[in-house]
Amino acid sequence: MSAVIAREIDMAFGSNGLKTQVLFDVDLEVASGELTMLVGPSGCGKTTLLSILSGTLKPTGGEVEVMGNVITRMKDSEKVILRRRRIGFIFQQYNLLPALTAAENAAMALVADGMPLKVAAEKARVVLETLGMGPHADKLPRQLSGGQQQRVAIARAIVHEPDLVVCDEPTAALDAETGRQVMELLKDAAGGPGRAVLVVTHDNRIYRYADRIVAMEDGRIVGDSRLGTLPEGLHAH
Ligand SMILES: Nc1ncnc2c1ncn2[C@@H]1O[C@H](COP(=O)(O)OP(=O)(O)OP(=O)(O)O)[C@@H](O)[C@H]1O
Repeated sequence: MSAVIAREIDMAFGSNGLKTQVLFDVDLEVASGELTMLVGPSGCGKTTLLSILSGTLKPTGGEVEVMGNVITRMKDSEKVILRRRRIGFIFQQYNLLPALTAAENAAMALVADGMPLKVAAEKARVVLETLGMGPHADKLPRQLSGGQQQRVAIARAIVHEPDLVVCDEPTAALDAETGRQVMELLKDAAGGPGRAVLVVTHDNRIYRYADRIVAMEDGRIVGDSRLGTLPEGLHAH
């Protein structure tokens, strides 16, 4: 099953005379149960495409379906609810709230959906334990290493059991060994049957964690490991 289906996506920034087109007629399906990596040089449009696929940015053309919902035709208020319930987000800079503990940070998606903080933090604690973070659940972000903070961010992204987890450069701020550990956790904990994980990266050290690699260049998809069309030097395994 496809978690995301994008058809003929165009994206331009700016207006009239100063328009810059950054995505050209992109078609992409992201399968559930797989870790798909979107790779390519800086500025080729990866983050822009990720933002469009997860409903945080509206494309200038084309259509996006997330778990059967055509988000490009949804009202903003409906998209907020869909994102909150069905999508988890992980960023390079963990974006944890400094005044909240690891458990409270990890609980945010549940709290945003109306669950009392105490109950949500207990659920988050269970997820943190699966990520090896049990002993750190009551610490503040500044008391944690980068790798530990990224584990909290993974917990926050999966605590509400979303259908899709999107990650933008999740290992860019981490050393090689910590990046490898974070990817193992992402693949095991975030992945799994029925859930799609979409990772944007240009960190070639983590390409081997992909089930599928999709390559972009200059706003277009130029290769796909599934089709055997990856450019030279890019391999899924
Ligand atoms: N809000 C915006 N307004 C204008 N231009 C933008 C905006 N966001 C992105 N761009 C431009 O769109 C192009 C693609 O940017 P994007 O961040 O998607 O690339 P990327 O492949 O993710 O790059 P990186 O790997 O460096 O993060 C770039 O030329 C960027 O300058």
